[in-house]
Amino acid sequence: MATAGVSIEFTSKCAVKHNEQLGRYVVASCNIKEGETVLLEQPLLVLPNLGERRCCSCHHLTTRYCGKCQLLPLCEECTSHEQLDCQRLAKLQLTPQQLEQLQASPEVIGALKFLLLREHAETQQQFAEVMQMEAHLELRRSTDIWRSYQELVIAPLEASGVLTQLRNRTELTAELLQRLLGTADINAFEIRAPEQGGAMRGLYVRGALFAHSCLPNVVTAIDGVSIKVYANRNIAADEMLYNCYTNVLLGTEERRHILKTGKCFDCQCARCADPTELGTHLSSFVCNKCPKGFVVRQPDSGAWQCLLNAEHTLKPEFVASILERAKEEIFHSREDIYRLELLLAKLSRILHANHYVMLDLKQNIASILRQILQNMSHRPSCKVYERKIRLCQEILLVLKIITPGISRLKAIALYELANTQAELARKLYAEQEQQADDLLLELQQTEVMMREALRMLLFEPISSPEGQLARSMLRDLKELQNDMKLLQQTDEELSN
Ligand SMILES: C[S@@+](CC[C@H](N)C(=O)[O-])C[C@H]1O[C@@H](n2cnc3c(N)ncnc32)[C@H](O)[C@@H]1O
Repeated sequence: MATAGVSIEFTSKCAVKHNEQLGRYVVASCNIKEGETVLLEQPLLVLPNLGERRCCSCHHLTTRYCGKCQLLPLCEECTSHEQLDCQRLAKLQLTPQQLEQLQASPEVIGALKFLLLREHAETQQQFAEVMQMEAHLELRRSTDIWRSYQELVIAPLEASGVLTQLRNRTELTAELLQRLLGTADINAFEIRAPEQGGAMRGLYVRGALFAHSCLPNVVTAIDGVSIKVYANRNIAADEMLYNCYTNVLLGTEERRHILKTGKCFDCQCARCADPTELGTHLSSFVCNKCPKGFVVRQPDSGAWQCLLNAEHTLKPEFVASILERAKEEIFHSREDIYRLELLLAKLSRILHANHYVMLDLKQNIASILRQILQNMSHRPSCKVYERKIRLCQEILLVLKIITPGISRLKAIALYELANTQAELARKLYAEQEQQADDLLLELQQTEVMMREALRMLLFEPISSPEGQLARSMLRDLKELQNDMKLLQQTDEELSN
């Protein structure tokens, strides 16, 4: 159980307000500059994903439990976890069978962590803050998730006798447990687990207060388990601060579905309200009747209609089945660049070139091309470089619209583009297909792009993967600048 510290940035730059529609939300209390930090915060709780056992000290996956309390996981490497929690749990009078039963139900770990906040005088205030958080109890009642929590979490806790012993036996109802579990679902952030590719959740009292928009003006970065929230553009005093709760690279229907089922609200942002998604056509289908028409989903009626002729429609079931099949095919082709290219060509007759499924395909292809280009023993031809450059440009065009301002995704795509362009220019020069002047010009252009990519990643915590990428970008940038210096010197020597 960590003590939740709130940074001076939050108290000096943000104000918490409340309205009927949003509940509590955050506004800027002064002008905030692009890149400025508005919050640094430690998690109130780090929660394992349902069914996982993570060491309560280092968060690594483990199968072992603390030898003293026997109810919370503790790995071989760690010797202790939060003392107050350990002592409290150790005092419970549970039979060996009850303990065994609880250890066999890792789903209860998150709920136990919440309940322990209620146990100690030292953490009463933190528990009170949890109780202020939105849980959408009524909207979640009788849903599948409600039933599965009842079965996987509440029933084993009830059967074990833990609930009747905690908090001096004051009533601890299934309703309260549903509320705490709902609070985690509505408010917690997915954070990286220590092992590659793993995930867990962090609950941040202030971090959770920012409202959502698919066009956010703040970005979150997680460093270990601490969160940093910073502005991705200049923000004026009194403007509302919006974070994005979902993946910006999904189409409107998919984003809204995730927000509705996971966070219980309908997003009203400008991107969601625009059937063309700000002209990007991230969800548009090709009209098979109009040569240049695109079929989009009307937000109000839900009808799929061609922008040029509203009589040309698609059935929602057809749209859903095409997308489902396309995603399946991408999954089965994901390591095979030829199959992916064929799929891209096939789908381009049905989906807009910027459709989010097409972008996913393009990203997959670009990442295989990156591996090919990194392995010089493949002796890749110019066509390989050119293909990757084209794909990066196409992806960037969309990102510029949906992630204006500082953006991690844009920084990575820009870096990929710059690096590939520089590599191609160097190759052409080495093969005497290009003059030194042309190479210099190309390198100057890529330097501008690399600087911009680096500028956007400099706000990321150094130890995060994005921070590490920024360091390798810096090395590439220096190499590029050295090459440019050498070229300029040679040029000057030749002209003297
Ligand atoms: C992480 S919480 C944000 C803090 C919350 N408003 C509170 O009072 O504790 C997420 C919840 O805030 C509300 N919310 C956030 N962004 C919203 C938006 N753009 N439109 C409507 N409701 C929103 C929804 O109720 C959502 O489930």
